[in-house]
Amino acid sequence: MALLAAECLSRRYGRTEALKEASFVIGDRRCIALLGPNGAGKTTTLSILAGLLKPTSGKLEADGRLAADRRQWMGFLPQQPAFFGWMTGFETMVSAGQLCGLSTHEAKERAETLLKTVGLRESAHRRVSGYSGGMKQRLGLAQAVVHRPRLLLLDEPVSALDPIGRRDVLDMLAAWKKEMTVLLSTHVLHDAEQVCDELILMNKGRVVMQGDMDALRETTGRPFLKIVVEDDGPSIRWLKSLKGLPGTTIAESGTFHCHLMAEDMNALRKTVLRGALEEGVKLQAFEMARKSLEQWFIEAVRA
Ligand SMILES: Nc1ncnc2c1ncn2[C@@H]1O[C@H](COP(=O)(O)OP(=O)(O)OP(=O)(O)O)[C@@H](O)[C@H]1O
Repeated sequence: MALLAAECLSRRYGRTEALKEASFVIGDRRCIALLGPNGAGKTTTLSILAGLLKPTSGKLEADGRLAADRRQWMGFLPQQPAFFGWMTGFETMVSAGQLCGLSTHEAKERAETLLKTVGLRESAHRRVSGYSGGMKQRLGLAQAVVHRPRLLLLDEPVSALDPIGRRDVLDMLAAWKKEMTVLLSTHVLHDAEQVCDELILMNKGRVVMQGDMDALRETTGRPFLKIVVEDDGPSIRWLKSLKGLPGTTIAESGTFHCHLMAEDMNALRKTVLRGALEEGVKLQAFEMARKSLEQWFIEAVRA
């Protein structure tokens, strides 16, 4: 079931088209990565979903059973969360809870629990002006879930954190995604892979694809036979002749190399190797390989 569906969202800033007819669906209880390189349009998308920015055109449709005021069921952590520096972390949390409709008692309870969860218990009664960037990001994260939202929007939630902080936050998200939908933007594929079930890939303001992380891993992770030959006429001619092999797909090719795929990779390996030996081909490389998600990402955003 969809919590939220975006249909042909576009957004201009003067002459810049930050978002171009982006359509995607946010399912319930999913952890989704909004992935893309710098300037892809991730922050613009999240700001529109959070209701902080209006799209130039297009529409957003929320599940009809949810309150019309999105703030009641949505939590948002912006890229650079802003706080009142004179407040303590605890006071910040309590006032955020009260603003979201919690009673003072409940807001205090939530503040205590969440500050502990995000690793700020020791600093709870220190002024936020003395917090480091990483501590502010942790406080922002706690603040975004104070009212137990159905949808949590996070803009680069781990960018200011050290490796241990990154791990902590990714673990927290893994636990929270059982109770709510999490949509987090990142340009780090590795972080997305750690915790997300799904990804929306953006590039230059467009949604390039939306899909399941496991399905993507399976498609990109399909094995191929990598063959490289030396700069030798007969070997290069033999390499070209592989294009005609029945039941075989050429995934990539160049003068000296090609990547072959087939349903039965073992049979393909035997056939090609036999042929190479018979023809006296000067092989430089002959190996089974798999494309990593990282390679797929780089190719997708370069296209
Ligand atoms: N307030 C603004 N005024 C003018 N142009 C803007 C504004 N905000 C964003 N842009 C432009 O819109 C495009 C998309 O920006 P956006 O911040 O949404 O991308 P992003 O994917 O979040 O990037 P990053 O990973 O660097 O944070 C960029 O070309 C950016 O320069």
